[in-house]
Amino acid sequence: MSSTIPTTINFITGNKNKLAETRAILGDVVQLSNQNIEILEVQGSLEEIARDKCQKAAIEANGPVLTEDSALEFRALKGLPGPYIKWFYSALGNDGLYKLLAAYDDKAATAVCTFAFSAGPGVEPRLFQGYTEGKIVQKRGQGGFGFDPIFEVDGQTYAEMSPTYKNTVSERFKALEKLQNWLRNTTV
Ligand SMILES: O=P(O)(O)OP(=O)(O)OP(=O)(O)OC[C@H]1O[C@@H](n2cnc3c(O)ncnc32)[C@H](O)[C@@H]1O
Ligand SMILES: [Mg+2]
Repeated sequence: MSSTIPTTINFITGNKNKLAETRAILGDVVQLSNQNIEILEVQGSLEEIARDKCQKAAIEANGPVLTEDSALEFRALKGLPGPYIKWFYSALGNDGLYKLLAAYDDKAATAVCTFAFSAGPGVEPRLFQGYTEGKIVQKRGQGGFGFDPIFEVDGQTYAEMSPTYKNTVSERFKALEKLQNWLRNTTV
């Protein structure tokens, strides 16, 4: 059986931190090229958003593509901001995100990473998701990017962890483990 999986995968993202972290996690196993195609993201569940973005990216790139969507779900807010974390983060910053939970004792949050792969235009995307449980705290630490300073896992915020350690506990690592397993089991 022949496979449609290329050895180098075209990762469509405009987020340099996401790209660097994904490359660091995959190491030499899977090579990533990168294209930044601005895709208008729809509203909906994070799975719907991820599928739609990947389908549009495959059409734009006219070939196989990998896309990724990050979400941060606050339990007290019934899962919000969820896939809309980008907009909340850019409007409120980490201090504002922390303050959103001021009225609640429950500071639990789940970081969700959803990779989507489509073999080409019109080919249904396959999703690979990773989840990491944590809590929202006042910002601490100098490393990382985005919401890393306020997302604490086992006593350390992502921004306090070494990048290498973050890449063993993060939702991105867990999602990429699933992607790698699938690539490994897909006949070449
Ligand atoms: O081009 P794409 O891949 O869509 O890149 P993006 O930056 O628009 O990405 P998203 O739409 O998935 O938005 C995710 C938001 O969450 C942030 N984020 C993503 N991964 C993160 C991580 O590991 N730690 C902290 N913040 C993260 C990121 O900075 C964005 O503000
Ligand atoms: Mg985006």
